[in-house]
Amino acid sequence: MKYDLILIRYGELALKGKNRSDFENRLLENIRQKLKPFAGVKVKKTFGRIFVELGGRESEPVLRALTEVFGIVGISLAKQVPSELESIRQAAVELVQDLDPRPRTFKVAAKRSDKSFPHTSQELNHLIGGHVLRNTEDLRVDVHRPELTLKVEVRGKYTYLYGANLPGPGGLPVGSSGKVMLLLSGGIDSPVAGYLALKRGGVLEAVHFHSYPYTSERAKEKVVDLARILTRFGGRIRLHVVQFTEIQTEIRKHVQSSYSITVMRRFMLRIAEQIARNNQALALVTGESLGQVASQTLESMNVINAVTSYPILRPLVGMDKQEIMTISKKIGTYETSILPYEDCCTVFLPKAPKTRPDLKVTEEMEAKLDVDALVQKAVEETEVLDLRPDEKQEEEFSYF
Ligand SMILES: Nc1ncnc2c1ncn2[C@@H]1O[C@H](COP(=O)(O)OP(=O)(O)OP(=O)(O)O)[C@@H](O)[C@H]1O
Repeated sequence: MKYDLILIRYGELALKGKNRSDFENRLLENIRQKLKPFAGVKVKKTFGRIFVELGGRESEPVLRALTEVFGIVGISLAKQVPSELESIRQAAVELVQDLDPRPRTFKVAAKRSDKSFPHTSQELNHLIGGHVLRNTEDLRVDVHRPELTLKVEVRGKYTYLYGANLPGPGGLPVGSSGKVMLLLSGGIDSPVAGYLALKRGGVLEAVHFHSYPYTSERAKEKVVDLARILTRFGGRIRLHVVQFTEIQTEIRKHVQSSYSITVMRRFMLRIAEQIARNNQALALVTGESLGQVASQTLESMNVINAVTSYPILRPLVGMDKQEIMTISKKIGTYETSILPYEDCCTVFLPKAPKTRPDLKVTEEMEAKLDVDALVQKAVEETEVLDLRPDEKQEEEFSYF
């Protein structure tokens, strides 16, 4: 069926005053950016609400795009008809009959902001409801717990009828929480961590450690693909690719193998912090959760974390693998994450990594390396890729 409008519902309930208008303006801007590929579609803020005017376009792809804009709590499809009883009634029947599955019970909730309209809200409920009942089979009125509440708003020249309600992705509009730097590997977890950071309003940049030629160009391409998928939710993402080969070679030469992962992670954090500072990102984000692998025991985290006082967000810390995989499938990163390209950590993985490394021992081992110079060089030689949403994707991929 043809809809004319989409009503966007949003709201972190606690938001008030200036925070609220910042939230709304940011959301409005993000929706506009997201819907840019859809020529003719207009996004407007009126009556304290956000509307998308479809301008004759199919609603389906626009809806799909909106389910990727954080800050949207719900999406309602609407029809706009002249404020005249017969048109309103006809639109009501169409809206109800177009729902899949068809509701078995319904009620009409009419409101008129325009008192010059010749029927009161109560009268309208009956006039519209009765008409829908007469023209639809297997439908009853239930005023207490209806499956469908058909909202009708008479606003001057036009009347709006709201049919299907869909859930939005929730969260905060991207950009409302400042910038964060994601440590992005080619695995399942870190893209999900990035998605969750975006969901809380963070602007995302990402850093990836690459060990060419030990890891292939295709391993790097895989990470570029993952970051590009995240642009669906976050808009533009800058990906910093760090050449990690020299550092790993040094570690292999000088550090006892059971400590190599610990030392390698400490280098990653030092470099990521530096890149974050250089790019005004205020926190690091990783895909770590608790206790999965040797480097993710609390003892390891302590020793690894000791190199930085920068905030490190770990959005997955309380999740198990199954929950993480469910999100990764939902957001479309899973299929790419499981492609079998080697990661720099796995290439250099020792047979028996320490699960409880000692800080003093770690520092003694690192003393054999010129840590500052290695970090400096890696930061300077970092390659930056500027990734933007691929407009073609809009038509091809469904987040549901
Ligand atoms: N090559 C890399 N480049 C950037 N960050 C990395 C890299 N390898 C690991 N990380 C970061 O360290 C975190 C922990 O990595 P680790 O390999 O221990 O765990 P994981 O559970 O396999 O994570 P993932 O599934 O994200 O690879 C990752 O989630 C990621 O944030």
